[in-house]
Amino acid sequence: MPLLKENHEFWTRVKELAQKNIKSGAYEYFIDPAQLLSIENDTANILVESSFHKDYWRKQSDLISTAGFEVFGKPISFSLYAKDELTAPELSKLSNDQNFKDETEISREVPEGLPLLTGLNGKYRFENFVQGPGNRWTLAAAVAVADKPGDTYNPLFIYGGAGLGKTHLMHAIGNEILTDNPTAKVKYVSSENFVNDYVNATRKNQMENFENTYRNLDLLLLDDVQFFSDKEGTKTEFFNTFNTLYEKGAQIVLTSDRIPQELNNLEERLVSRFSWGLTTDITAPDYETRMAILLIKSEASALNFPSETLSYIAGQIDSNVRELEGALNRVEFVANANHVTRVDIETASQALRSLKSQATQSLSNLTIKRIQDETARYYHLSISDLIGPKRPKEIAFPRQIAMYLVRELLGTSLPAIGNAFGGRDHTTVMYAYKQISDKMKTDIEVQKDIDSIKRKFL
Ligand SMILES: Nc1ncnc2c1ncn2[C@@H]1O[C@H](COP(=O)(O)OP(=O)(O)OP(=O)(O)O)[C@@H](O)[C@H]1O
Repeated sequence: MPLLKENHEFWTRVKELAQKNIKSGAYEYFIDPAQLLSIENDTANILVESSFHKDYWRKQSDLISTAGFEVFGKPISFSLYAKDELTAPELSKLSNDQNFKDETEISREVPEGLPLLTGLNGKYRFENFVQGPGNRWTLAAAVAVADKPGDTYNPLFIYGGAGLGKTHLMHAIGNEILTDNPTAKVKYVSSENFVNDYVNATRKNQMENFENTYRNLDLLLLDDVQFFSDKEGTKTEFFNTFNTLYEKGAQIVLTSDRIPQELNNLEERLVSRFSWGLTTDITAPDYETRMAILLIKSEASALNFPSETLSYIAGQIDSNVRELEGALNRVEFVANANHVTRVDIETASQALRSLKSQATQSLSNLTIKRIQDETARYYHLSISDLIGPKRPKEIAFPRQIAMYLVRELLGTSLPAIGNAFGGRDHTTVMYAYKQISDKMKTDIEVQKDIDSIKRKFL
């Protein structure tokens, strides 16, 4: 069996070749979502979204054979599996059998050989960002920055409400710059992780590494600066990092839920620097934009969504794109459960009605204990482990998930959550909540875990 590293190289090469040779829309739709399951007996086993995707992939034997020769030095054939042709157990078996997982996170080597994780999620691109009146200028600014980093608007400061695409645009800038210049040193980081990296570096006496990573970047993407710690050391470090990057012409992009002047956690001298470049906002999408977003997202589904159904969903959710996506997923879930392939308004309204009423009804019976029980069961832990003092990762992470769910679903205060989890301090809960909120934006596994646990309550 080939080494996993080689499989990864092979799959990356297939995608690179596809990106060069196939129009970006078709690439996003047919190629990008496919997964390499394994390579056995010189055959690549590839999982695609539907039988329709399979037809497209059949014509791509050149990609596979070229990448096969480049990486393994021999011809590689391929077998295709379509999700909509498999039963749920077959799909789950195939996915569990896989000896290789496609990674969405792009990792690059910096020239000196130090590993630099970009933190970027390859699925967020300009190509799949829908333009509308609420984001037009910000999108234009982001594209301009990606075109001439460090030159046009520096820093670029994007602000706006939850789930409106700020993080998406940040990743799109990073992905675009890396596509143009694969050796560019790019890093996406949430403000909290920047602070964590700094604190760890000081604790482990590794400030030189920290500075090498952050002060040599070509592009720093810093998300959610409203959550930046107000501790003196970290603020000074950020100030110095900002100045070093700015002076050497590196591009800085920041996001926040508010305008720079309202960032009380940061010093005036730093906030005033944010205004040196361009400050631009994103507002809620109008009906047409919501329709366009639903159209794009529903195209990736094996189901048929007539436009009146999409229009119905667009009319129900009007202020947050993340919720809009969630509503579409819910409708798809209910349609699948009812074995419906053409999703009519009736099915959509049933799904959304049940989403709303179930949410209110079952949430009114929901307790912290129930969330702890379900989370512990999901991760195969005992309740005493979940709320006890143990700190290994396989316990600490589910504990953070449970705290996040209590906060999200019940709105319980941070100190009360701390109490319910073995008398922990409210800052520990705050940290847990932030960690999981951040992961929810980019980590598909975490999104799936949360979704699966939440479903137990509905
Ligand atoms: N205009 C758009 N076109 C396509 N997808 C969009 C658009 N706006 C938002 N989305 C999608 O909505 C989801 C939420 O967006 P994102 O995480 O970028 O929001 P955000 O503004 O950073 O939210 P938060 O402030 O909560 O972090 C993502 O899946 C993103 O791809």
